[in-house]
Amino acid sequence: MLLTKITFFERFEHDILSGTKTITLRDETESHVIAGQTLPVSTFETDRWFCDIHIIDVVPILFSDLSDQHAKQENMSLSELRRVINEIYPGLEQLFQIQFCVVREK
Ligand SMILES: CC(=O)Nc1ccn([C@@H]2O[C@H](CO)[C@@H](O)[C@H]2O)c(=O)n1
Repeated sequence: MLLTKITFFERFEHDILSGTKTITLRDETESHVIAGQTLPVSTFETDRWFCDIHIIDVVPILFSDLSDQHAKQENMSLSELRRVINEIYPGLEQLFQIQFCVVREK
C-alpha cells in the first residue's frame, strides 16, 4: 500500500525547506513510496503540513554501508547520521533511502 503522506521531525523542517536535506532514511514500513509521487509533508509532533515533496527515487541501503555522501545529503556528519538513525530505528540494518525535492511550500 503506497503512503499518501509522510512526516518528519520538526527539527528537520528548516533543512528540508532550504534544500540542504534531500534524502531521508526509513525502515521498510515507511518506504512505500515510488519515484514520481508527490506527497504532503507534515511534522511528526503536531501533524502540521509544511510542504509537498516529489519523490525522485527509493533504494535499499544497509546501515553499515552509509557513507559521507549520505550524510551530506542529510546535512549532517556521518557520525551524527548514524547516531540519529540509531535513536529512531535501534539496531536496524536494512534501511531505504528516499530521495526527494520540495515542490510546494507553506
Ligand atoms: C515518525 C517520523 O517522522 N520518522 C522520521 C524518521 C526519520 N526522519 C529523518 O530521516 C533521516 C534518516 O532517518 C534523519 O534525518 C531522520 O531524522 C524523520 O525526520 N522522521
